[in-house]
Amino acid sequence: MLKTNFLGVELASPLMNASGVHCMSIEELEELANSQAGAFITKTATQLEREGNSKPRYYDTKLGSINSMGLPNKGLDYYLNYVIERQQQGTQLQFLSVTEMSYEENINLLSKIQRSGYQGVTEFNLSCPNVPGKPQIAYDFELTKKLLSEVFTFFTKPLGVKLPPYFDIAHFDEMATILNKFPLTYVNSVNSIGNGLCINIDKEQVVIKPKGGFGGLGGEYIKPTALANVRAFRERLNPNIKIIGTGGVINGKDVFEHILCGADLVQVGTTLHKEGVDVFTRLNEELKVIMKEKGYTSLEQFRGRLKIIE
Ligand SMILES: C=Cc1c(C(=O)O)[nH]c(=O)[nH]c1=O
Repeated sequence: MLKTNFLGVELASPLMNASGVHCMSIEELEELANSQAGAFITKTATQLEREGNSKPRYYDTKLGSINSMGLPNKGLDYYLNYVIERQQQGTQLQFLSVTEMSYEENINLLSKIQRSGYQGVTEFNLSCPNVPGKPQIAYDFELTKKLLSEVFTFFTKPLGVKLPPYFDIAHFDEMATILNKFPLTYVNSVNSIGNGLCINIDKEQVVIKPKGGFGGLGGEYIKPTALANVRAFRERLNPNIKIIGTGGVINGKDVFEHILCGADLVQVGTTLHKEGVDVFTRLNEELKVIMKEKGYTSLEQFRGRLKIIE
């Protein structure tokens, strides 16, 4: 009932983790692999291991979360070796998330993946909001076009991009025009809403240490923005570019809404962080109940079918 075909691979569920949540170590990745998620993705990796920002750098609130992790990760080889090993053991579809700190380092990183034996999907994260002094690549349209143009002169493996949220119709138009120029496998919208601020009123203090308390927002705060970005890119992108919807998934209804907006897969971040990998079992069941109530027997029957008011 929830089966989903992605890149010719049939997944039992459209659900997966959002990069950054429950995916830093092989132990966490194995828990995802053994959960009811349809697939999983690694923590965004840089060439070399990174400590990340000082702690506290993550905080759960009633309505979601704020984080300024600063891209801590165990380095590309740790994750690349893991997914290649799983590939050799027969895993058909995997997602490796990567990014680097400069244009040249991004080219070098993707060149290394191109030369590797990895045949799975690479998610090129263009939207990390928490590296001090590093603006989000995907908010610079010319840079994004230049970078993807060079990447696709050599990269022939499946490539998706992780985008920040956009808030202006003109930006949806401009970004979609750029993305449609490239043979992308998918677009993943959205990353956290960058540089929010959460306060502990008792202490009259921010809740995370880095950047004076500024960090990326996740959870209920961001669902309307996430749905709008999924919908806007679905309406604008070539049909052969898939959409992964990320942001604000708390229950099965939210998963249904992401798919109604056009999402082929749906990622879960904050709620996975709060609940653990059992969240996938709960969300799959809740989605099935909603589909049964509505008379749907497959996701294709309602994917992208959001109606407007005529
Ligand atoms: C990869 C860095 C990211 C981080 C981070 O490591 O701070 N947090 C996010 O909310 N999104 C990211 O893309």
